[in-house]
Amino acid sequence: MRSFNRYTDIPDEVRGAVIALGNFDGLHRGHQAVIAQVREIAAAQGAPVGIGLFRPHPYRYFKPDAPPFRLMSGGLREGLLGDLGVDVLFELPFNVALRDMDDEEFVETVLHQGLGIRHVVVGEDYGFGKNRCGNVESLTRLCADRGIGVTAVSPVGLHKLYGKYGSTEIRKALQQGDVFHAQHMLSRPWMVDGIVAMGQQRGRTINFPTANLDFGDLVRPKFGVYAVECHVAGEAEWRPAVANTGTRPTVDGDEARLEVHIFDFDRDIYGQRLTVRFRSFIRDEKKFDSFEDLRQQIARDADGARAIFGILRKGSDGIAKR
Ligand SMILES: Cc1cc2nc3c(=O)[nH]c(=O)nc-3n(C[C@H](O)[C@H](O)[C@H](O)COP(=O)(O)O)c2cc1C
Ligand SMILES: Nc1ncnc2c1ncn2[C@@H]1O[C@H](COP(=O)(O)OP(=O)(O)O)[C@@H](O)[C@H]1O
Repeated sequence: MRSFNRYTDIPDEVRGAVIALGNFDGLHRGHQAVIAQVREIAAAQGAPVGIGLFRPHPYRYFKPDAPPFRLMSGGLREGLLGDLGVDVLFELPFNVALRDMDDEEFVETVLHQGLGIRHVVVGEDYGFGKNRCGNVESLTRLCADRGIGVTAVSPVGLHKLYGKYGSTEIRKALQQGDVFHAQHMLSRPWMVDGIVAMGQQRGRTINFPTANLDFGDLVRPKFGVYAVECHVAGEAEWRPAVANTGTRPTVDGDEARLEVHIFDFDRDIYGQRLTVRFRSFIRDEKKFDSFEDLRQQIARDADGARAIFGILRKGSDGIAKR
């Protein structure tokens, strides 16, 4: 997949693309249906499959102080877009110039002159342009004037049992610790990735070293303990682990963090890229009276997570214990 962070000087071979416009945060089942529609139209026209999104997320641009809300890092989103058959990603810089374009200017300057788009796919309720002055009706008219096709897709991914598939619904599920529901809507486990950072180095003193990640602008899941799997960059497998998310009240932590203790693993991975996928909620985070009480609870949590993965704990002799 090729990616561009501009809408000028676009090479000829990626002009004429069929694109979906949106934020695609999470790339959930609803997003996947929209992208499938783009693939279908692009295949029929022999055109590149494209995505047009804004960076930073317009919500963040307008509300710099709003709480973290993203469902995935830019890197994960890019990787998954490639897996979904997207050939070209236009990450349009959301700045004063873009913010101030009305619907006609956006279609003319960005879609037509800039990217040379052939066809646009959006959701029925899509709004765009200065103060959201543009909608599907104006987009269709302005695009038609320039020979650009428009397809508006009706809400996709309604599920009779689980309701709507949407980024807001997934955020809510994660804030309730309901990683199963989030996983269902995403069609994959919820994942957090980042570079392993230094902590207070107390974990190793109780035989539970933990690799630490910052959530950055990602939504905070319900604080507590989870069974997770970890992927260390460069390795082939996902390693089972137990994680804590939260502010670590027992040791007076501050910023919310994700800490993972990877089972049967002993390596320095500071500075390495780690991806964590959430499998199951175990318990709420709490403040313990002593570090020793916390240590004992962590040992029980680790056994609980091992049980979820169906793996046994190895004793000091290296033999699995019941
Ligand atoms: C499985 C697990 C569960 C944890 N649960 C809690 C908890 O309920 N409350 C808490 O204050 N800290 C909890 N912690 C965080 C520990 O306080 C933290 O990992 C420990 O202080 C070591 O971190 P450090 O090496 O950065 O100092 C948990 C850690 C793990 C690995
Ligand atoms: N099983 C393991 N799970 C996670 N990290 C491990 C493991 N074994 C060794 N490590 C390493 O130890 C570090 C964590 O040790 P810890 O004492 O908890 O320090 P910190 O407070 O800096 O996280 C990790 O960042 C990683 O490099």
